[in-house]
Amino acid sequence: MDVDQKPDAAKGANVLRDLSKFGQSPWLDFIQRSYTADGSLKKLVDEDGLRGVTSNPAIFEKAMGYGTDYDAQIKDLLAKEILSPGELYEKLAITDIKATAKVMHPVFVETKGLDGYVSLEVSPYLAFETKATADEARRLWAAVGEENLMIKIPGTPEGIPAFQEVTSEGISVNVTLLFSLEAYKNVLEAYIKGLEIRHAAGKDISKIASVASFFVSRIDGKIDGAIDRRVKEGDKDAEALKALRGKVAIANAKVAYQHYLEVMKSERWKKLAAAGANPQRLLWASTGTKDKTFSDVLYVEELIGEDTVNTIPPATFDAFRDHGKLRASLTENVDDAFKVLEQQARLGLDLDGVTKTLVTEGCASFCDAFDQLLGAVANKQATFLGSRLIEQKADLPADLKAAADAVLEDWRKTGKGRKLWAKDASVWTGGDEAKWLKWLDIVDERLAHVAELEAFASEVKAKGFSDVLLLGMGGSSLGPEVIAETFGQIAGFPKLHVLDSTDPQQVKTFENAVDLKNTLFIVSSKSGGTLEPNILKAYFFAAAEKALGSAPGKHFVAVTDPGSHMEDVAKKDGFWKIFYGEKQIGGRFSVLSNFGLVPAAAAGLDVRAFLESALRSVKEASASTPPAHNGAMQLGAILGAAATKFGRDKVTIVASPAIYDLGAWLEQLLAESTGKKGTGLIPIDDETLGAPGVYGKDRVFAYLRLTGEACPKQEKAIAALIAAGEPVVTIDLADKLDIAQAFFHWEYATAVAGSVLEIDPFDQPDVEFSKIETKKLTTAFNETGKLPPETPFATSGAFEFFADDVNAKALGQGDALAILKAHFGRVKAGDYVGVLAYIERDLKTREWIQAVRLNLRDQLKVATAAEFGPRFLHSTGQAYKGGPDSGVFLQITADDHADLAVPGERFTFGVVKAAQARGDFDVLSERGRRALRVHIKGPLEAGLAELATVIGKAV
Ligand SMILES: O=P(O)(O)OC[C@H]1O[C@](O)(CO)[C@@H](O)[C@@H]1O
Ligand SMILES: O=C[C@H](O)[C@H](O)COP(=O)(O)O
Repeated sequence: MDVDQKPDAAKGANVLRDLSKFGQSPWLDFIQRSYTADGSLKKLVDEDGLRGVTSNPAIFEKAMGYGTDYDAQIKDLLAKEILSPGELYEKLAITDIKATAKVMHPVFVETKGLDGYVSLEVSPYLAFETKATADEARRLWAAVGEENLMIKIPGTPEGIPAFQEVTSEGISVNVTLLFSLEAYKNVLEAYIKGLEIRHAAGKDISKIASVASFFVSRIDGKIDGAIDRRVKEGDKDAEALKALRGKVAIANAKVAYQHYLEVMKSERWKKLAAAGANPQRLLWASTGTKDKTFSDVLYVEELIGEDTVNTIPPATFDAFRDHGKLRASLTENVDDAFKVLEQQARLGLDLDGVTKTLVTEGCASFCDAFDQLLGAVANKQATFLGSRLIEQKADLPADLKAAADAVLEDWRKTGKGRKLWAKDASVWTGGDEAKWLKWLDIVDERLAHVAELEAFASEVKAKGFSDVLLLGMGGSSLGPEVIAETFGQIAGFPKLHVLDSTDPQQVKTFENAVDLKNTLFIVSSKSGGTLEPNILKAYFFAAAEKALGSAPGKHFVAVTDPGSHMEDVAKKDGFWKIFYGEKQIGGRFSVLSNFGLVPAAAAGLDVRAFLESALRSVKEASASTPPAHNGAMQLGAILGAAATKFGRDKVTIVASPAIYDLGAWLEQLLAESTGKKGTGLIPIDDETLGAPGVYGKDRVFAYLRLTGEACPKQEKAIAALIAAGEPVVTIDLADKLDIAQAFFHWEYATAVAGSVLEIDPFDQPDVEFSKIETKKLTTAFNETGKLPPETPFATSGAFEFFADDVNAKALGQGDALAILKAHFGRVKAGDYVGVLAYIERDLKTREWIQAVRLNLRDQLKVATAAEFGPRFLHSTGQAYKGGPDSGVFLQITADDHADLAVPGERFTFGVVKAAQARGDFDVLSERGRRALRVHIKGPLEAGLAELATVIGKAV
């Protein structure tokens, strides 16, 4: 913009300033921080008689998207607060608007509130939502807090009632995106109604100002384009059409002005005017000439009239100052204007259709500009945050990248990210998903209450417990387990142990590992009804009582949802504390709620820093983050597209050793959320990386790398996979604490993938089914003292083989080798093998299962899952039963050499575990899965060694 105006302009001969002699106020359609700061804006006020300023999303995009004007404030804000791109943008925009309002305020004073305004537009994403628009208008009005502010609201059918409502509340509004006479009439009517409502309530209406932004050049752009096309096609009306070029928009504006004059003469208006109301002036917007064959000041010169505003873009402002001519053009040849409109209708130029299209396009293009703007802000934010934000890089084959990009573009266009945050179930199946989305808000909520958790941590420390033993399953145990495994024992705090098994030997091992007299027990169950935490509580409550020689309630803490059975138990047994979960969060999404935070605090983790880290992820995936900058959305899109379009549904999780256990948590999240209705993501955790040749074409690799502690072997193997064209998503965490970010990042990604898979990611129908089967068996045991009998279909040495009739028939009656050969012979490309062992999970058995699964992978070239029961029932179990029918399962059970009684029950831990294995197996069979159970009799170690040998021979 040319601020060095010609000397005579400064002296007084200035057509811009003289517009006021014709009753028109020139406003500037432009905002830029440096322009306001360096005095350029003020110079326009002083020398050109500038009387107002307007902004829109496209204008802010140009201002903030480029250059370094805003960097200092961004840095400053981000040093103090964790913000989403939308929140950051708003703070920057409000700073600009306030600064501009200050510059314009003298005009406001001098013109007694007629002029001197600056406009700030509500989010363009809300253009079709009445309530959200009104709410945002109120919010911005209060946040800016300047009397010479105008809130810009689009004049859509949904925007107009919002405008009326906030007008009645005393907010000054600039109604934008008006193209048609009809919309303008509705706007003026809404203004009058808004004032009438306020007046009837006895409130002052003299402080409300409003303008109706009637767009001009965009109309000619469309109409003239149509004219040119038809002329080129040799239209019979070519000459008449040509005569209308550059005429329709101005005629439309002139006719709108006639309506304004009419209304101003009405008795209804006069009544309001007498009460001090200010007219809603017409403001000519979109007045930069886009067609270079027209005068560059066309839409200023032709629209000069009393009581109007023209918001002029900078180049047009300069041009008009330079060679604009003044005349009262707006009321000139009004009859001709009506004729132009009749003529365009007669010639089929369809102004009505054009204006409708322009509203839609106008909203869409402001949304696009806003996407760009928020993207630019997000970029700057990412640069400033550096490694404080987890970083994601995707190496993908071109076709998968294109498919994931298509998902993202769909999410951008349809605003699905915003719908997700608005808890709109249509993002998924339109079922009851909205009831399960509180995990989106929990980080903010818990941060607000973090002092309670910090106080708890101090109390635990003060009590000097040596151990914390958490009893829970699935979502209630795996998050705490990741925390225990990742951070180890924190100085000054007890050691956190997590028990999620009914294996009697394993229960005993944990009992021996802790000092019962000096242990804090956390019983963790959202539903409060899950079998395992209930019997584990009963067992350890009795054990602690015995050790302490008194009622042990004060050593027990419950984490459970309000109103649960566990809450009753905790109250009855005098637990030290009860922490509540949030009912609208499913177990697998609960780690950032009390289910993860209570054990974290007890173990001495800095929960505030942990939550703040998580908050960075929340903000990065916010409703305002455009898909191109939302890593979690991208991850979900990649996983969803890979599974649905390319059969790459085995999400192979690779994690740096220091954060290895994230995989166990991720398994339950991905499998239980997506594995249903015959589709889903099959997580493959902890499968030591091999050379590219051992993999089929069904994988996506998710590499969680703790930078600084990356494992060179993994790095090399990942590099080889990338080089071989395998899809690899690498997520870098700079600090162990950033597992909190990873938690939210994956929760969000899972929700997105669930949408792509077209399932409800928040239910778990098939897990429930096996719980029912187990319950039947334990009830039978309680009644009869034994589990229902079962007969192996084959016996071989120390092994008994069980299967349903269909599987048994397919596997034959041979020896162990023959049966296993037949079983694994059924594995084909794209399948996976699940080794499901209902035995104690310790270092030795983990090594054993790992060796077996790697052998199976390398021989069969399929993905393998190595799982321990009953723990996996609350994790991957859902997907094995409800997901794609590509699993081939070997369930392993064994004789228990020592059993443990469950206080108050007839059944023992061993019986429960057996019932769980059978319940699990029955459902696998019922679902027609390829499932074989091998029961090891006699010494476990020898049996396992023998089994590994036979499997080795069988594949
Ligand atoms: O916390 P609860 O209710 O005991 O449930 C434990 C786990 O069992 C499931 O409900 C089903 O496996 C999981 O979703 C959950 O994390
Ligand atoms: O209020 C101002 C409008 O947003 C602006 O004038 C639109 O102008 P354009 O059509 O040149 O984008």
